Amino acid sequence: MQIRGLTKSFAGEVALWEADLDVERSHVHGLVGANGAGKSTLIRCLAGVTVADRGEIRIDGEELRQGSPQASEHAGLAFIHQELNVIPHFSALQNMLLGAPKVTRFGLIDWKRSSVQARAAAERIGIHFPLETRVSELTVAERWLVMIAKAISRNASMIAMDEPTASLSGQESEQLFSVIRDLAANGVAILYVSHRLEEVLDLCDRITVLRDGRIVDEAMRGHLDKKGLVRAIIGHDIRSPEDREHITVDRTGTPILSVRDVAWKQAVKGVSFDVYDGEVLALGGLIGAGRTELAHLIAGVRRPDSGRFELDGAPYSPSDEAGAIGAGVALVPEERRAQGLMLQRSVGYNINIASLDNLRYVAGLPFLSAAKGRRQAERMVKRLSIKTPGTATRIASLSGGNQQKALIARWLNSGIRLLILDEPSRGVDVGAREEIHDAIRELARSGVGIVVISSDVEELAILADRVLVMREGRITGELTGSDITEPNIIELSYHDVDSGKGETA
Ligand SMILES: Nc1ncnc2c1ncn2[C@@H]1O[C@H](COP(=O)(O)OP(=O)(O)OP(=O)(O)O)[C@@H](O)[C@H]1O
Repeated sequence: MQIRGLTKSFAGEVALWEADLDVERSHVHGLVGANGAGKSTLIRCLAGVTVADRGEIRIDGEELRQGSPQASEHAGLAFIHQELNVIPHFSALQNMLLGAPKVTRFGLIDWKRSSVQARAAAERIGIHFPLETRVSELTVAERWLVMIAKAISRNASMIAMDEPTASLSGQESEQLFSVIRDLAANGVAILYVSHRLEEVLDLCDRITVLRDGRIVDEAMRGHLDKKGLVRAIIGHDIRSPEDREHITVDRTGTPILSVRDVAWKQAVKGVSFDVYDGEVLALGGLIGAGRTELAHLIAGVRRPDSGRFELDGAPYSPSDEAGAIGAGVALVPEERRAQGLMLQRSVGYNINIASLDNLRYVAGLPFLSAAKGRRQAERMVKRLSIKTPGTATRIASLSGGNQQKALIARWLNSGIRLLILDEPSRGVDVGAREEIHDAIRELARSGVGIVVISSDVEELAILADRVLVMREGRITGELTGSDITEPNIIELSYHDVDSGKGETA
């Protein structure tokens, strides 16, 4: 595939500028860049959902008709997005057949032939579960395999993947990589978009770096290391886990939050811990260990079956999320688009909605102060380098990572007591990740209780003062300071609480 001079602006703002790119068969081609650099815009042009202002795309020498998803699919391009486009209550097979090309001479879908092709594709990439399984019963990793099989059942010559490992464990990621390598070895071109730079360096044969809509670097495997890649993406270096300072937290007073013997269904099995003033407490472990469920219980999304909470030494039992927020406990969820953002509203509105500081009282009645709100939102946009034309811009038009930053900004000035962040840096670039970490740490040092859930061990090592590792609904161990290392976390993630022994992964 050849891309030449691809250019796209939105309301005068350049999203992609004169992009030239060759994506070759049998190659895994990494596409990286900061939030808002133009990666999705490029992919959307290829997918036919955005029409470029100018430039051309050629597939095997033939020019692609832009603006038509059908033309893109017909040309052999397939796209798998992070928010997997699946219908959960349909089976894997039904999902694979959705939108199947019409192949009979009457213009109808040839179900039989499509099913045979789908099953062959599933076998080819080593799917071992029955294709009759409902997608809602599959893990995220298995859903990715279904979507990949769907693409190859339609003879895709190029598959673009957007952050495939964002919700996968290390082991699942490795399995996916071996499928990707195998596809490339069989002549498929893979366009791989990710903010996880280690895996990009490990997996990709060639890497293209976008910055502010322009291609600023392109390198073959082995010609770029992580430091060089970070510099190409954000223009400067970032701190490594070794550079961080460990502080001593006083854990003798009344904790901000106490969790005692909390249980919910099979997901959380009698968990107890405390969160102290000044510390960043993290929950580590494998996906499915019960961390998100625990966060939901603390934040009032669900009610525990048993156990209790205390906030600043007083009983705390929120009946719902609003009750939790009222008591000063907020959650930045994992699924931010679905659960956190008001996509129709502006950046400023989304940032300010939780801030009581913006209320002015006139004759005893509360009013939102527009000017104060705007100034505060502008401060936050600057502090977290949120890429947006202004605070009045609709948040839906921001790139995914910038939406995430706005959601975090919402709580930074809100005067809350405890903030829970579920995978705070998923989908954000390396530079933004550092800015978010600084903001979280500052919040903790200012006396707000912080609980962070992260599956990214490096993130835990950089950010957390204390890590509680969970497995199958229980806490299997606690790590502090320089003991927060990848091997220690992995060991505890596989630790069997009942037998007191670690299991081999
Ligand atoms: N529909 C739209 N309307 C207005 N601006 C848009 C639209 N889509 C994208 N943009 C802007 O184009 C720029 C590039 O965005 P894009 O989504 O391509 O970035 P990205 O590299 O995919 O970022 P991320 O890593 O955060 O997903 C951003 O400044 C974004 O705000």
